[in-house]
Amino acid sequence: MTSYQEPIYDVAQLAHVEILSPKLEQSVEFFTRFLGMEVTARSGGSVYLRAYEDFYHNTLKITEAKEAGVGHVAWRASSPQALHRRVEEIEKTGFGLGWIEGDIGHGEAYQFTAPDGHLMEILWDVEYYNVQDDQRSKLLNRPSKRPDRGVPVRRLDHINLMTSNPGADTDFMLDTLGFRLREQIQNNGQVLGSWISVSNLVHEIAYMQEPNGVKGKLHHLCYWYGIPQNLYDVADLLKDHGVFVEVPPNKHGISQAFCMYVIEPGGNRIELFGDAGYIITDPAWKPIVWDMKDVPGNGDTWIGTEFPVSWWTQGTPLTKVETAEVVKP
Ligand SMILES: O=C/C=C/C=C(\O)C(=O)O
Ligand SMILES: [Fe+2]
Repeated sequence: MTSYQEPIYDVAQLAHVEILSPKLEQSVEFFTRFLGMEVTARSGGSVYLRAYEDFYHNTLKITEAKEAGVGHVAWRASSPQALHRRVEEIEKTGFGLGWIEGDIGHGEAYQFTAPDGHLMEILWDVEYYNVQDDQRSKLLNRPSKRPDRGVPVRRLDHINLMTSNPGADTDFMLDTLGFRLREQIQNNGQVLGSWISVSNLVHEIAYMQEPNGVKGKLHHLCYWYGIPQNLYDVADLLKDHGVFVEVPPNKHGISQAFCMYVIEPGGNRIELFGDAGYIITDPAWKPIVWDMKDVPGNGDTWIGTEFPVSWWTQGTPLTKVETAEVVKP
């Protein structure tokens, strides 16, 4: 049995994500007023936020920029030793950029790019949110009271990146960081989408084919409610306040999550999870592979309306390619 390839449990979770917005304050208002998130710091052109069941100082950083998109994705290692083991592996790939001191809410981090150019970092030292007494929840297993505004999301869930080469990014995350492949969309052997995780969720990160080969885009960032009814509540609220609901409440085939998608004022797609779908506990999980022909109406939407073409073709920054072939991957 010694030849068995053991899983690598060095990466523990998605720690935080930075998104870029050309309308910083309107984006901040979307997350605070409608999704009940809290601003925990402001510095330079960035605002740091958390959901009320996020234990860390922040899980979202929004930075002012000319165009919408993803700034960076941060992973927390499972120990200081694991952090250094992963840094060694990242350096062997040539994608390493080096150590930074840290940022508001976390200590030193090792930065790198994944093959398609998405900036990432891996860290250990995090700052736990220091809840003020008047904010403390009576429920001892969450840091702060449920907010009294909007329909408050509970925690960060996952990120979905658009890439010119989902296969290369998937291989990098599996081989270098120990992610496990959970579900995949293939078309004649070409990888069009991957759902990968380091936990028993179906994904902390997903990759999807950018139809025009544009690199480094964001598809969506997802926060979690865990309660399907909350999607109908927040859809009702957002629609009345002029936020575009791109995909109404809907059950995914892939991940079986109950979801919906909206476009926040800065232009980034935000997914909201009613529930996160099925849980994986099998250490030898065999990836589920979908053929592209079986996806529409099943993988993307098990129950609900068909996804609009925009969902398959547009991430942020928006593709300027006028002749963008509007093709489903
Ligand atoms: O076919 C597409 C399925 C997409 C699933 C997700 O984006 C998700 O689970 O977040
Ligand atoms: Fe998603």
